[in-house]
Amino acid sequence: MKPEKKKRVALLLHWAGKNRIWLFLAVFLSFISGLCTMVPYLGIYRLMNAVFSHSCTKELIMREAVMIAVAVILRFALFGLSGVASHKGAYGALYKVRCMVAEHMAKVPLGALNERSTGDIKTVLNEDIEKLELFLAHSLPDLVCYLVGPVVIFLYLMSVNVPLAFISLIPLVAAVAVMGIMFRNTDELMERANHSITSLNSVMIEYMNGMKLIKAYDMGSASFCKFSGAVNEENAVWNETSKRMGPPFAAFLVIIECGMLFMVPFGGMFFSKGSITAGAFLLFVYVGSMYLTEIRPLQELGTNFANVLNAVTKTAEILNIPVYEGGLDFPKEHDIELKDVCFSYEPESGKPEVLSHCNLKIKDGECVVLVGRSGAGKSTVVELISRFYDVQGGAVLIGGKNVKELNYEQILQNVAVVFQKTFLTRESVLENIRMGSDASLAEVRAAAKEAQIDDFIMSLPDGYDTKVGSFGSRFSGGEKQRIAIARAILKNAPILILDEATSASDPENQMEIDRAIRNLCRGKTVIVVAHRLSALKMCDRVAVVEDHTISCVGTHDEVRANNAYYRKAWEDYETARNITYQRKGGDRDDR
Ligand SMILES: Nc1ncnc2c1ncn2[C@@H]1O[C@H](COP(=O)(O)OP(=O)(O)OP(=O)(O)O)[C@@H](O)[C@H]1O
Repeated sequence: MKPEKKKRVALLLHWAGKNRIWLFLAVFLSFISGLCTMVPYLGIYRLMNAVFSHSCTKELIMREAVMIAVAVILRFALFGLSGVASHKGAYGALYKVRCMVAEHMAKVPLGALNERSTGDIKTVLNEDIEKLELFLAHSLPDLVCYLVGPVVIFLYLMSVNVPLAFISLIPLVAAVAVMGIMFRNTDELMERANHSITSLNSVMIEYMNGMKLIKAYDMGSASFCKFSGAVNEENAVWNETSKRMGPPFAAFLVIIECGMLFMVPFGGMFFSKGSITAGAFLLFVYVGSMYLTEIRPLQELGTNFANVLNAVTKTAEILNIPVYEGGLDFPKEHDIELKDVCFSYEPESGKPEVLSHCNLKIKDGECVVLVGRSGAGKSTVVELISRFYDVQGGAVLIGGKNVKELNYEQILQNVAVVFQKTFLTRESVLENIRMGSDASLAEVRAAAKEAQIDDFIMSLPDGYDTKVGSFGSRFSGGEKQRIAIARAILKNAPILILDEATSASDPENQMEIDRAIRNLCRGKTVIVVAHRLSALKMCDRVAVVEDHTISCVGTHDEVRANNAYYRKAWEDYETARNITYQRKGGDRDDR
């Protein structure tokens, strides 16, 4: 549920923290600047009064002229200073919110982040947080400045003639009514507009990331359809926004300028009756019909405000994702147990569980390979061990302790995962292996040597300082995988998960990767997700994931004897390994 508007503003100011001082200073300066707005009007009124009462002197003209000039200069100077203070506060707040979101995302379980599209998170981090600046740096001081002047002038007009002062408010009442119509139900429209931007971002990221595939399968037009669909949707939403908001927007501008329509007849009536002096009549005609135009910029603020509230909601949604905090120290023993585990990615959906009453025990220092059909749930098992997700039934134990009770950061420190796909950042190879740790170059090189990648890195133009470039496109799959293995060696976590870590290997670097993995696994509790049976050569035991559970565990021979799926898979694998090719009319070619 969305927090109320007031609460969202309070939340934003709370996020700003100490930067609030700058924001309050900006509001104060803006307030004084707003007060200065009325000085020229009053100066002109005093001059007019003096003219009508035949008491206008050169000194009076000079004095009022100087006061008006000082007020105008002061107004702009204070408004400028207010802008400086508000920007300082706003950018400080923006920095703080971005850090808060980034820190929070680091603590959030990976599963919760996976549920959101990359485009969604990018929109929040980039665009939504940027909108907060709009409110803090501009809307807040502007609001004060544009409101204070008219309020003070209204009070002054009241001191001259109460009924006429109220009559001067007629355009404001009408314009506010129009504003009300304009912003009625705009929350929903703004949400749609933001949603269309998010989906455009997601499609754009997918389009750019999948460019290779799109070209390889000549999917250009099909993919472009998706992209242009998202563009069209965004266009449609903004067209609707313009249609709905355009006419009341124009009406607001016209109505707020209409003060003269009321001030001339009513002022004239009061003057002819002798209720006000000629000077007061001119004051109402001139000042009374103009002062409300000062609030014109507020209407634009209204639109920005709706956007900002939406941005606060979306940022708060990310900050409200529960994080795992506190907990027991990571145990010294590194045996793992899945005890009657039940798990579904979408527990409310009513779909069958991915894992149901699943049991497995892995001894400290043992290497177990998970095998099973595609989609059986092998990766899910390791995701639960590394607490990317929480189980709904049963428990995952490490060293006899439920992972839910352990300190999450320590789990991340003590469990290393080498994924199927290796992600390399744009930084240097050195930083890619270090991954934020303070390891020395010598330590990084020792890890790279064990990962069989040191020679390759040293052959690069800048050695370990070579920049990886965008998305690691400069490196082959096998090279990237060995860099990932070097990372894991350097991390030296006691529990190691290899999610098809040999998938990118080709015959040339297969041996090197095997050697790297053997070095990596030494003395650790290892779980290997084997999507191919070639990964089996390194394991102590095999566990078969099928029918939403672990159906069979044992040595290769035991499982082969007892499990039909494994027996068949192994026979197929051996047959494939022994395949021979017959050249047309020629000799056999054994591979
Ligand atoms: N984030 C997710 N949200 C919803 N369902 C998911 C998610 N990840 C996996 N699944 C589903 O859970 C089931 C098990 O997936 P999992 O990736 O664990 O299988 P796997 O045995 O590792 O498959 P493969 O060998 O093909 O990688 C599949 O049906 C998959 O579609």
